[in-house]
Amino acid sequence: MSDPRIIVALDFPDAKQALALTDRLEPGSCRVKVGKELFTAAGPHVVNEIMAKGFEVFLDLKFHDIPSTVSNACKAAAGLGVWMMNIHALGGRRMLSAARQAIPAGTAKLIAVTLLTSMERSDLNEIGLNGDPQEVVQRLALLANDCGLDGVVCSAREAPRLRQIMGKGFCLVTPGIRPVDASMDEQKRVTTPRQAIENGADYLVIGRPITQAADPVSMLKQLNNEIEEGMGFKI
Ligand SMILES: O=C(O)c1cc(=O)[nH]c(=O)n1[C@@H]1O[C@H](COP(=O)(O)O)[C@@H](O)[C@H]1O
Repeated sequence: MSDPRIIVALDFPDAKQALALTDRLEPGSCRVKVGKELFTAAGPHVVNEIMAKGFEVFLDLKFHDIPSTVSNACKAAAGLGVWMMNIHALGGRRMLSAARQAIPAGTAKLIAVTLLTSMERSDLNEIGLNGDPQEVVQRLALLANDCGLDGVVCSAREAPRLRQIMGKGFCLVTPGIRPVDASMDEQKRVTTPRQAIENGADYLVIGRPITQAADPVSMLKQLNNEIEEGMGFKI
């Protein structure tokens, strides 16, 4: 597979468990994500070890701070040689632009988290966000685009409209992916892998449905097949 669409979320409490899984996976069949749990426990070393196995890494630390802190954190992430990193769109225009300046386009992909896939309409009012998830995500995606970011993290439910507005070059990364019959866990804005691809998502972040499967390797294969079938219908 030249451009694997699945990013396996390595949400593990230590490097040993993360590396045990990457030992069983092929870099040609997926990319991997190192997030807050694994990075806090194991640090940059585990990122280097995973990259040394040939995997492209999405460093998911969702930076959200004052512009100088975020731009310096992004530089440090780029220094690790990761393929993709994210910051939080709610950090606003100045933070997003500072990050973009720190990470020139064409190096690591810099994307903005819009609204977490664990949130639904009823969560928005409480934190002072007006509109439904589609509107909020759209507003933040337009802001990210305006600041020159490479794309956003959103749910695949919002992807069709974003693809329509942003065109093909804007990268849509979608967590909240659940095969039919899988447990939702805390995810609220969810689609199946095939639906996500058909909706225009570029990359699908999938954690527990793969990492907690009895056989993660065959589950990944099954989900890749499902995505392959959906590619012909991708927006
Ligand atoms: O930025 C992310 O990757 C992210 C954004 C978001 O809105 N929702 C979301 O679930 N994620 C991440 O995607 C992964 C989803 O994992 P599962 O729910 O186990 O498939 C987790 O590592 C989350 O941290």
